[in-house]
Amino acid sequence: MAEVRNKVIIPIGKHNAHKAEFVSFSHLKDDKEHVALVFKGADTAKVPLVRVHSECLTGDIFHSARCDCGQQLDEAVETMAKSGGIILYLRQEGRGIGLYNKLDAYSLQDTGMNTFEANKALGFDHDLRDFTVATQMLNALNISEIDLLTNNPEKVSALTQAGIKIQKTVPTGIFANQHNNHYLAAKVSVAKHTIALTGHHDESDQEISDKSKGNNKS
Ligand SMILES: Nc1nc2c(ncn2[C@@H]2O[C@H](COP(=O)(O)OP(=O)(O)OP(=O)(O)O)[C@@H](O)[C@H]2O)c(=O)[nH]1
Ligand SMILES: [Zn+2]
Repeated sequence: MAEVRNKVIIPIGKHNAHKAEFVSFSHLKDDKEHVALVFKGADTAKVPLVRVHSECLTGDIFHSARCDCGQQLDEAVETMAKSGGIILYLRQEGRGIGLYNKLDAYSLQDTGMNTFEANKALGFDHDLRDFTVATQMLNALNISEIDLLTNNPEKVSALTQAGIKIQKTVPTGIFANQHNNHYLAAKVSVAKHTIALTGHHDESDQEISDKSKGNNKS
């Protein structure tokens, strides 16, 4: 059974404005170093807000404009620093295919394929992520019911099937720009993400207004 291995509080964010407790685990389903960031308030909430975030080195670390991961992560940190919550940071780079393969997939996308076609062309399914590890982490934290911050219905089913009760889903912001509009469009048309794309995008990578946020409350 997965267990909490260690907890340590770390100042994070610009100017170290926030604090999160970083939790590591033992006996997770795979050997990767998945980590939970627990923000103050999550411990006392009956149903905490949870973001199950898949690693994206290009977006999370280098703020790549080809996807929306970095901005979704920053948004989760800001929201949870204010009102509590938990980020499960899962080491599932490239929807599970790894960084080098994702970069290969980007090259194929530069020739006209969409993100899912590129995975197929490289010999992978469109999404190789297994969210069992997220369930193990939540169980180890004694959490059985959550509000899930996502636009991805497959994540909702995977977590539900793995035994996590999802009280409601909360949509993330929509972070469209000239470089990621094809990527977001493919997420909507193929993987049925609930992102209300307007066709408008902002070249400075600003979040489109709240009005256009996906609304997938369940
Ligand atoms: N294989 C592949 N992975 C990508 C690509 N672009 C982003 N990713 C990865 O996709 C993962 C994020 O998944 P998304 O489908 O954007 O979003 P999601 O996490 O399923 O859904 P949300 O909870 O709504 O954010 C990260 O691991 C990224 O590294 C791509 O073109 N190809
Ligand atoms: Zn990304």
